[in-house]
Amino acid sequence: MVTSSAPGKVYLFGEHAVVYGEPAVPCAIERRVHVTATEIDEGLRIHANDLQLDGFTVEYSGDGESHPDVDVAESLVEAGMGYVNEAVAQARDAADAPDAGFEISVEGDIPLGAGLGSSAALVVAAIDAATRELGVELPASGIADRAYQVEHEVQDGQASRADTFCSAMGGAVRVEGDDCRRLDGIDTLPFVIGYDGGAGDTGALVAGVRDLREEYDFAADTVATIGDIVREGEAVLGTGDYERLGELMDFNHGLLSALGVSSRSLDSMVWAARDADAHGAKLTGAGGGGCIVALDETDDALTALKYTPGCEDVFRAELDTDGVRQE
Ligand SMILES: Nc1ncnc2c1ncn2[C@@H]1O[C@H](COP(=O)(O)OP(=O)(O)O)[C@@H](O)[C@H]1O
Ligand SMILES: C[C@@](O)(CCOP(=O)(O)O)CC(=O)O
Ligand SMILES: [Mg+2]
Repeated sequence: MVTSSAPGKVYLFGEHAVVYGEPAVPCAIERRVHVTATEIDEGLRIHANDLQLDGFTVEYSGDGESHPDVDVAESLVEAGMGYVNEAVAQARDAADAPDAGFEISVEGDIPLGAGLGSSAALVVAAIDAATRELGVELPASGIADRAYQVEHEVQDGQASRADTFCSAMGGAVRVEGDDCRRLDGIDTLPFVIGYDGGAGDTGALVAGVRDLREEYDFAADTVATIGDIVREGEAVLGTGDYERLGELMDFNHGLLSALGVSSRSLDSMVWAARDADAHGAKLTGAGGGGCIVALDETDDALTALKYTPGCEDVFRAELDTDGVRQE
């Protein structure tokens, strides 16, 4: 039996634009998903306590069919376990063990679908645990690549390398197409996260931006302008100029809102943080609901968000310089 964990992430800049080859800077945070993998004779049995369903267990028989032992919507089973199923397939491939059976259990403290990269952390940790259980130790970069293939598959091609590379490597990273690298010299960033208790459907939200880009040239220009913000922002990173970083985060949020991926609750939390003198605030991840990220060394934004209607939880999230690891 092996347990591995991987961090969630926030986007300092660049979500959605990164899907179209613009750069992005995701940053790993100290919230993790833990996955335990135990080899069994055959098939795949998954225990996922975080899908807000007590005793939620799914058994995949060899034919890839799912047989949940609780009565849940097939779509939830498929969506929720598609990531684990494909991650296990990657592990079987990496270990050249096509018939290996697994019992997988998942525990996490990352809200699901909230823009904090729970899917990427789940996939990265699952690949690491399952491959180690089969006696194979992949480098973090190899796990990142396989995890990207999983997200790309499960999200119908609507995924970039950003989330999975960041979760595998830890720290602040820069992703532009297939060019993925860790940004050294950045040890801390004062993130405050507001969570509205909601979730966005990453695949659908990404598809919505894709449709807009195809419909309007100015939407494509908007995506390209996000790329300009990222290039400006990466020059500031590491200088400690949080005022300028925050200004660019605000600008990035405005463009994401123009692309239709913000929401009333995300905007309300963003403005509450800004009105409390945060350096900047923006939605993080696919949007549609979930989390915002603010830059604030004080507790003013954190306090303001606590009293913002629609904000269900608020917490400080330190940069996590560790990526995927065996526990
Ligand atoms: N702890 C978990 N247990 C089971 N499934 C999970 C877990 N964390 C994430 N998932 C899967 O990932 C999906 C959320 O991924 P996504 O929509 O990309 O949002 P995000 O990556 O922002 O959290 C969930 O709907 C579920 O299918
Ligand atoms: C919208 C996108 O840029 C980030 C998705 O982030 P999350 O899965 O909502 O945490 C898609 C991607 O890059 O895979
Ligand atoms: Mg995701």
